[in-house]
Amino acid sequence: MSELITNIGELMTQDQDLGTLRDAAVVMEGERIAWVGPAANAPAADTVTDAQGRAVLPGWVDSHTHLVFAGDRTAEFEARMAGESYSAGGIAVSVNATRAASDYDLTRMALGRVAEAVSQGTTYVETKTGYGLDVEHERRSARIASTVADEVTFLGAHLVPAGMDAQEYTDLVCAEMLDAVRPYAQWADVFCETGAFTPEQSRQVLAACRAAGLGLRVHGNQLGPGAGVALAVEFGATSVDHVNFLSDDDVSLLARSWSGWDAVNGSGVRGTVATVLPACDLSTRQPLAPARRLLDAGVQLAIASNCNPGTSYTSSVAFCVTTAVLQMHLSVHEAVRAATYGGALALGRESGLDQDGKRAVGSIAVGHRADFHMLKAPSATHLAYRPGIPLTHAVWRAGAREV
Ligand SMILES: N=CN[C@@H](CCC(=O)O)C(=O)O
Ligand SMILES: [Zn+2]
Repeated sequence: MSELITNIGELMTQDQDLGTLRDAAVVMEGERIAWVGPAANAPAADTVTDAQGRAVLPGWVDSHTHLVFAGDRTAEFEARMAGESYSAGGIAVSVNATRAASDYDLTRMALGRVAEAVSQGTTYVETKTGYGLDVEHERRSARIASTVADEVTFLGAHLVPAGMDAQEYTDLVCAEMLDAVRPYAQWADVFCETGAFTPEQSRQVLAACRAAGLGLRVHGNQLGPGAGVALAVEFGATSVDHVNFLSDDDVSLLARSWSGWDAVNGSGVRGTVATVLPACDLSTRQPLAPARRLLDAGVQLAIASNCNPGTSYTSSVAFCVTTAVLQMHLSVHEAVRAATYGGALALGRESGLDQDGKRAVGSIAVGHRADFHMLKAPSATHLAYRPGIPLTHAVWRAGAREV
């Protein structure tokens, strides 16, 4: 079955060659994009959707979420709005509730959060463990995550659970817990921060997870200056996330990690993506991550929701894009790019061979996965021009109409 979407007012492909097209059309065949070009030249297809001049973008690629959790942290949020500062300690509240929840409830709630994200234009989702924090519950979180999300990250190193010695727990993460989650996860992450894991413990986690064949990510420089970025670059992590407190050295380390990358062709030696999390920055009242400075330095950028019960209880990537434009001084094109192509780059999924069964996501080009986000608006600019307005009109995920 093929489907043609025609009469697209603005098609922001985020593909280097195709750029942004007016009066455009796309054709999908099954889960694959089969044709992209001017509407006037579009081939026939089995079904036709008339976009009536609306804008179409790649679906959002949300490369940083924590969707497998139970419990409520409204009280912590209220306290923060009354002036208390965020500390990682609230994670323990979610751990207790998550351990107490049934498999059925955890799965149902995580699926509900994915559905909420898809209804707002997200078509590819990473999610993390990290509210289990013992071998049994981390395994369970990873298993459930693998049934609801496209990519799974092991975040056993999220917080040292109460009553455990930090080194003893780190050793557990690096051995038995890692073995338990390994069948379900593609990635490993560590929260390298005062109050979470020290640089030495983080190094131990990254080394063990790399040896186990997992790709690496780091939560770094969120609550203050620290070693997270330097460690991420040293270990060749695919992404370092948060990056609120960066020294000049951190920025140049990240920029240098991309010196072998051809940004025009999207090829070469990849560096470490800086993933900024605007909704989290607002909810924790942290200084906004310096996205403009990072882009200007030549760092590849991703924007993600960081949907989680503590610091960012939203799955709205559109909200993050709006904030990135209005508050972080990105152009609409840069912000949309960071939330589509950038998210794909942060998951190593920005390119893919037509024949390998794993299609590229995050940009619109022939052979890529047919993930489209049609707006109730004639251009992507409306995402920032009309903040807070739900602008999702239709969503196709791997060629299937979801909204
Ligand atoms: N920084 C660490 N982890 C989460 C927050 C976890 C929580 O407070 O529940 C984050 O990405 O912000
Ligand atoms: Zn996070």
